[in-house]
Amino acid sequence: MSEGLFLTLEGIDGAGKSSHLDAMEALFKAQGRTVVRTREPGGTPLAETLRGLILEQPMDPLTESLLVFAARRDHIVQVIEPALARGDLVLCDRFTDATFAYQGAGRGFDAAVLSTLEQWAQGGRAQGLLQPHITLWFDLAPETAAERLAGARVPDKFEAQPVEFFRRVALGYADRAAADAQRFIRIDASQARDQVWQQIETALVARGALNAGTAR
Ligand SMILES: Nc1ncnc2c1ncn2[C@@H]1O[C@H](COP(=O)(O)OP(=O)(O)O)[C@@H](O)[C@H]1O
Ligand SMILES: Cc1cn([C@H]2C[C@H](O)[C@@H](COP(=O)(O)OP(=O)(O)O)O2)c(=O)[nH]c1=O
Repeated sequence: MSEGLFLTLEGIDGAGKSSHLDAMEALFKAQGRTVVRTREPGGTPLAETLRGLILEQPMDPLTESLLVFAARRDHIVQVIEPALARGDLVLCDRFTDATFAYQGAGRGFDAAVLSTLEQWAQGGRAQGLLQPHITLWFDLAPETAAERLAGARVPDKFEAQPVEFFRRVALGYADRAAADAQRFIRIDASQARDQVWQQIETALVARGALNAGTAR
């Protein structure tokens, strides 16, 4: 059995993450991996219920952070840890970097409190804090993301925020990436879809997560 691999996708809304998830899942499966495709907030019935509240209800940033981490804790216990223990590949649309970027940098909430919540939700394991092995960071100018999203879908609470909010979120992601350069792979998401895909494939091969010589 191969080791479990925890892979996350991050970036501001409209950066283009979701556009590549199906192909990533298919490629990993074609290489013989069992893939658990999931997302945050969400991934369990309880966490999906909390997602609905987080994305639709106005609330203060501490309430929002507590709900995000409550959803995450349930997701970790019910889905992520069992999958990694089985040796599966967990392909997760967003994780804790999004909390530091959105609640921390975006909403200006105290990063030290977020770090404490992170310890509570992701700690308590013999192997230390649960963190993704690889994070693909889709880096895109907030103005470009807003143009791409305009008319594409009905905006939720976060997507309805002004571009200044996403400038702060983008800076939050850049800080997270700088602080953990080993884990983060920066994807230049301003490129055309096929080129973005090429970057993803090349990076995953370079990190040993994919075998070389595959095509979509
Ligand atoms: N490389 C790209 N170039 C132009 N438009 C893109 C690109 N990737 C995705 N899009 C479009 O941008 C919008 C947001 O993409 P999406 O994958 O939903 O982003 P995210 O999941 O990061 O919010 C969608 O309308 C999508 O079709
Ligand atoms: C995981 C997470 C997401 N979010 C936000 C970011 C996104 O705006 C939203 C949901 O993300 P996402 O699933 O990317 O939205 P969509 O399905 O519309 O593409 O939740 C936080 O604010 N904090 C978090 O910890």
